[in-house]
Parts: sequence; C-alpha cells; structure tokens
Amino acid sequence: MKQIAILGSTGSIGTQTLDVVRENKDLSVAALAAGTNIEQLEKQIREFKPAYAAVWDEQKAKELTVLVKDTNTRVVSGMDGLIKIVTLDQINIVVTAIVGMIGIRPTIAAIEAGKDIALANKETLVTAGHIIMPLAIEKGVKILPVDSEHSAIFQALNGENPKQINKILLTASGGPFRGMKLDDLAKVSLEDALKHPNWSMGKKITIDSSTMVNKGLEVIEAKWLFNVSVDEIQVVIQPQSIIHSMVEFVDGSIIAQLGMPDMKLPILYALLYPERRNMHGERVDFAKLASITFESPDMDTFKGLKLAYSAGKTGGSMPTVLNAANEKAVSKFLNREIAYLDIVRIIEQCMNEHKLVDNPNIEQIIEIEKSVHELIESRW
Ligand SMILES: NC(=O)C1=CN([C@@H]2O[C@H](COP(=O)(O)OP(=O)(O)OC[C@H]3O[C@@H](n4cnc5c(N)ncnc54)[C@H](OP(=O)(O)O)[C@@H]3O)[C@@H](O)[C@H]2O)C=CC1
Ligand SMILES: CC(=O)[C@@H](O)[C@H](O)COP(=O)(O)O
Ligand SMILES: [Mn+2]
Repeated sequence: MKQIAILGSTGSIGTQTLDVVRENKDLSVAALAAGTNIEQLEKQIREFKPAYAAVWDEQKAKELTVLVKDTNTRVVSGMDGLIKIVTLDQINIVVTAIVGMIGIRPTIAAIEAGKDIALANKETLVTAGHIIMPLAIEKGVKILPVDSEHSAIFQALNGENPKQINKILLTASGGPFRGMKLDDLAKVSLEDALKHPNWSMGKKITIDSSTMVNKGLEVIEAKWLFNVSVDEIQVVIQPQSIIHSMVEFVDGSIIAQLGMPDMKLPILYALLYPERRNMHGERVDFAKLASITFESPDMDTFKGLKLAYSAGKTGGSMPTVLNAANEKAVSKFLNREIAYLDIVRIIEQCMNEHKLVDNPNIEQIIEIEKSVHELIESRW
C-alpha cells in the first residue's frame, strides 16, 4: 500500500488525485491539506479517513476539529501543520498540489524527511529550484513531475541519456487569447481570461495560461527538472493540447508524449512510476482528430513569456521576483483591482527595479517575495 499526503486536496489537482486514488486500491490517503475550504475537506476526511488533515487558516482548523470529532482524523493548522503532515512516518509520497510559493517550506521539509514528491506546485521550483533539486539528490528522493508538459518530457526521457538532449520542445496551447494583439488584450475581461480552451484548472493557473506566464514558469521548471539551460528549451504552440511536449536528441530524433488533455494521466504516472496502469477516460482517436497544428509564440504580445526567459537566464533571485509579482498581480486581477495588461506591466517593473541576489537562501526568497508584494500594494 502506497501512502500519500496531498497538499491542496480541495483544488483542481487535489480532487483529481483523489479520483485516481478511488480507482487504485493500493493507494491510500494518509494526510490531506487545504487553505480554507473545510466543507469539502470534511467530505474528503469522511471518505478517505486520513490520519491527519491540515488547514492553513487557524479559525477554520478549529471549526473542522469540531466537525470531524467523531472521526479518527487529527486536525492541525498553519505552516507547522503542513510540515507535520508531510513528514509523517507512514507517508511514501507527497503530492504538492498547493498553489503558489507557500509550497516551498513543506516541499523542502518532505524532501528532508526522505519523501518522494509528485510535484504540481511549479512555483516552488521556479523560485527555489536551486535548493530543492540538489537537496532531492542528496536525500535520494524522486521529484516526479505532475505538470503535463514536464510529465511528457520525463516520459520521453525514459531510458535515454540526458546528456544526449539537443533541446526540449515545450508545448503550449496559446490560451484563450492566442492570435490577439495588444489592442485586443486591452479589452479582455476576467471572464474571458478564465475560459481556457482545453483544460479545466484552478483560477490562478488559468490566468497564467492566458498571459503565457504559465509557459514562462514552465520553462524555468523544466530547466531545474531536466538540468538544461533555458536556451535549450523552445516553446511551441500546439493549440489542441494533444502533444504534451517533446524532446529532440543530438541525432535529430524527436520523442513526443501524446494523450487527451486529462491531468489524471500525469498524476497516475507520478504516483505509480515506473509502473503504467489502465486508466478510465477518453483516448486519442486519430481517425476523429481533425488536425494537430503548430505555431511560434508571439513573445512581443505575450511579453510575460519573454520576461520569464530573461528571469530564467539571469537566475539568482530574479525568478522569485517574476513569480512573486505574478502571484500578487494575478490575485489583484482576480479581485478586479487591475486591468489585464497590468499583470505583465507589474511583473516587468518589479524585475526592472530588483537588485539581484545571486544565490538566495529560503529566508531571502521569502523576504524578496514579501518586499515585491509590498511594492505592488503601495503602487497599484
Ligand atoms: N490545475 C491543473 O490542471 C494544473 C495545476 N498545476 C499546478 O498545481 C498547483 C495547484 O493548481 P490548482 O489545483 O489548479 O489550484 P487550485 O486553486 O484549484 O487549488 C489550490 C489548492 O491549494 C489549497 N491551498 C491554497 N493555499 C493554501 C495554503 N496556504 N495552505 C494549504 N492549502 C492551500 C487550496 O485550498 P482551498 O480550496 O481551501 O483554498 C486548494 O486545495 C499550482 O501550482 C498549479 O500551477 C500544474 C499543472 C496543471
Ligand atoms: C495542464 C497543464 O499542465 C497546464 O499547465 C497547461 O499546460 C496549461 O495550458 P497552457 O499550455 O495554455 O499554459
Ligand atoms: Mn502545464
């Protein structure tokens, strides 16, 4: 029996992970964590009977304690709670399906405790990849990508010599605004930005896909996961989201991973790696597939992608600034406090004004995040 902890069990990746657990009887949930949604967490506790549940919000944690007092689940709260549940003796693998840089400390704690990581929470690698990847190697811990593109690259690299990679071809849908120019983007609404053409996901990543900042974060995520430079990663628009990414090797051969846009596949692959197992759901039917097409990204219009390449190349604390500014700006856009194009304007200004720290430690990363958030609050 494989025992898992899920950080972010009430979200898009978290609930799909629980769907995978329902279908695979040798997976068991030992711990769950959410931010505030205790109604859903209570239902999950009653169904999956974890030993622990963590709630970020202390008041909500107290309320949940009362709600589940007839169960054997212990409720914990805050950062201590997250760290407690990922380090439990019985846990084999932690699914990091929490959103944002808040995932850094629990991910590091889990690695230090020797737990494998099924990593969805890309913001942790973007900001702290230089700490997380060497630590995972030191502790002999596997970082198994859940992000669909990175799972595809991981699958394409199975059995290959990573030194023989020529480049990574990271596919992108192009989002709901593919083909638009800045004049059009100035007029888009929150509702428009939340309509992803192929994937149903949490709000933050859906906005990131629309600005293509998601792809930029994924370039930096791939740099850390596969030990390549950002110059060796080419973004290719593949609007149908059927090819999830590809690897070109030194001999010119390209290996791609294809599948329907369904996150349960990369989740299952990460949880059972190296085993493959039958999964319910729609399959790619080439007889019905009208076409698979390709385009180059328009990085002048979708400047967030260009800024991410620049942050990834600069390294040090710059990816933290990119990510922290994006998290704050997206939250403001979701609250209707700023316009759509302000998201990338804010990121660019924060990056321009940042004084680089070469090799930031965790405390510096968190401090830089705080100062970027304060700057944005004071100015926008
Ligand atoms: N959705 C997808 O298809 C994909 C997502 N990802 C990545 O996976 C991560 C999760 O994305 P997604 O599932 O879409 O996000 P959602 O917004 O749907 O879910 C986020 C989850 O995190 C929980 N959470 C938020 N803050 C805290 C906190 N401080 N402490 C504990 N739990 C917290 C939320 O709890 P609550 O419900 O209580 O707020 C919720 O369970 C992101 O990093 C995203 O980039 C990557 C590839 C695909
Ligand atoms: C499902 C997944 O992995 C998302 O990160 C997805 O890639 C978003 O689509 P975009 O290609 O539009 O960013
Ligand atoms: Mn992705």
